[in-house]
This record gives sequence, structure tokens and C-alpha cells, in this order.
Amino acid sequence: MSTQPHPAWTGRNDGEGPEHRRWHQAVIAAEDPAAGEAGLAIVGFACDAGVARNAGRTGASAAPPALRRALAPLAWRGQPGAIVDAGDVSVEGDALEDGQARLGTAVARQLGAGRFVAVLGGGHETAWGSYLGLREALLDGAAGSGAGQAAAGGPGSQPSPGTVPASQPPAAAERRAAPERATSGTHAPRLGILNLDAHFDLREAPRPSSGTPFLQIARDAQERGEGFSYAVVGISEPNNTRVLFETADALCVRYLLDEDCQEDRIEEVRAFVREFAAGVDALYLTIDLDLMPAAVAPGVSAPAGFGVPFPVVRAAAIEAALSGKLALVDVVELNPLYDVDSRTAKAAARLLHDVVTRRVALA
Ligand SMILES: N=CN[C@@H](CCC(=O)O)C(=O)O
Ligand SMILES: [Mn+2]
Ligand SMILES: [Mn+2]
Repeated sequence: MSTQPHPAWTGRNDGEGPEHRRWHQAVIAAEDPAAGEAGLAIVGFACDAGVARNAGRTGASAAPPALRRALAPLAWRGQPGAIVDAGDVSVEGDALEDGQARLGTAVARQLGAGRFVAVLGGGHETAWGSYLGLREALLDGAAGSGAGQAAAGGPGSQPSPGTVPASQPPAAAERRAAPERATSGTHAPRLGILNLDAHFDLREAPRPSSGTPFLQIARDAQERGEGFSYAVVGISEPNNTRVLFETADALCVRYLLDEDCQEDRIEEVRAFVREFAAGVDALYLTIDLDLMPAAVAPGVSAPAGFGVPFPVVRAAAIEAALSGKLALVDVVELNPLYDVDSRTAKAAARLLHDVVTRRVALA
């Protein structure tokens, strides 16, 4: 157990006073005796297995240290010791399910300590691990969530996307369904998942991958007798096949197309996020960097041919942070092998900075 934070937390040092402080001067290791005061926990997920199984270009396992390096020099107006770095959960080879279960345990531990959690992926298979942590910390044991819990097993259980029956389609499949339609009738907290992404990631596949996490979550929620409340900002129509749109409609997924998320529609995007957050009790924000134009985010597995402009993505993320319900953010699909001048990592770091500084009290 080291009391030193990850070596990537280094950078320019203009002095030790609060007026000079940067992220790298505020981060401490989870084992540091001062960690009890921290309001933000960082957990890395070093994993290539999800993207490899989804036939993408691998390299996301190198993303957590690249993201730390991009965050390190940014100015930090909070206290030293306000950020704990819990280190990385690393996945060897194809051992994806075991790694996701370990990520869930690490996330649940930090949420249980009362911290806001930022997970540094990994491909989008990171989302299943983030969800396992949220499920353990926020949903397990909550009133009304008992019926399907035994069937779902422990925190590490993982329904195969190919073997669990799909949920029943609603009488009239509805694009942009009202948030209250997507909530359960139980007293368990309603968890909302807001995905900023060009893709639904509701893929039907024989094994979990970076393309399947939200179908896995939908089926898990159904087994537990809970609602599935999922919204996506930035869907690229040509990059999602008809079956993915049909699955989204059957699950009452709310979404905005990338063409409806350009800068002239920024207020509509903000309103979409605000309305979605209003219909849930706790919010999970997941940012897949491939929704941004390839010029902004070249360092991903599947770069966008069109994309949502950075200011719109930032506005959506900030709106989520300001909801007062945000429990966890993860940033996924960074692939440093294909990045140019770290521009994808820097865009991701700016988004994380803007979310975290609005979510965590800095005083
Ligand atoms: N997380 C991955 N999502 C996409 C990848 C699409 C692609 O490789 O073109 C998906 O599976 O749909
Ligand atoms: Mn994705
Ligand atoms: Mn994507």
C-alpha cells in the first residue's frame, strides 16, 4: 500500500500556496491518512478487452495514466487532499468480467465513503463496472429492490447480453419518451444513465464487450424489478443500425441525434439533460469521447465523421453536474495510441475538470 499518488500526477509547479495550486498538488493516495477529507475519488480502468471483443482498435488500457497527465497541470481552486486517487483496476488479456467486478468493488468502496467518483476508462465496457459499483452502493438493500435481486446474483454477476430475455416493448415505441415513463414503481432510488455518445452501445452479442454495456444494464434492471432510465446525447444515425434504434425504442431510451446537437441547439441540449435528470433520483454520467468530431477527438477507437461540437458536449456535462444528483462520471474510449498532441486527452480533462469543480464543494 503506497501513500504516494500515481506517478502521472506531476507537472509545472509555481509554488505551494493556494493561488498556485494545480490538480497534481491536490491529489493524494487513497491510503494517505488525510484521505478522509477528500470529496472526489479517481479510479482508473486499464482495459483493452472490451474494445478487442467489439472488433475495435485497441489501446484504451493506456488511457488512465494519459488522463491523469492531462488533468495534472490544470488549476485547482479547492483544498490540497480534496482528491484521492484509488489507482487502476487492470485487466489482463481477455479477463473482462473479473476486471469489471473488481472495478465495481472499487467504485462501491469510494461511493460508500461519501465521495463523488470519476472513473477513467477503458473502452465503454467500463460502464458495466461503474454500474456494478453504483448498484452495490446505491441500489442494493434499498426498499423495493428485493424481488429480482437473488436472480441477479452478487455485485459481480453479469447477464450475458445474448442469453437474458429482452424487456417487453411498450405498446407504442416512443422516441424521446417522458422520463417518468422510464421509472419503476418501486421505492428504490431511480438511477438515470446519461450517455454522451455517438453510439447506443445496446449491442446484442454472445459476450459482453464495449458495445453491450447498456443492454446488460437494461436486462439486469429488469431482473431486479427496477426501471431502466437511459438517455443518449449525440447519436450518429449512420453509425447505429436499425436493430439498435429498435432496441432503443423498445427500452424507451431517450436520445438526441448528433445533427440536433450542433451549437445553434445548445439550449435544447441543456433542456434535454435537465428534464432527464429531473425524472431520476441519482444520475450516472458517462462520456464516450467518440461523440466529438475527429478533429477534437482523434484518439478513440471509432472517430466521428460528423460529431457534436465540444461546447455542446461541455454544456450537457455541466448541466448534469448542476443537477445535484450526479453520483459518478466516467470518461471512456480514449486511445492514446491514436491521439494527436494529446488533444483528445486534453478535451477529456477539460470536461472532467468542469464536471468535478461544479459537483464537489471546493471550499
Ligand atoms: N463502444 C463501442 N461502440 C460502437 C463501435 C462502433 C464502431 O466500431 O464503428 C458500437 O459497438 O456500436
Ligand atoms: Mn460508447
Ligand atoms: Mn461511441
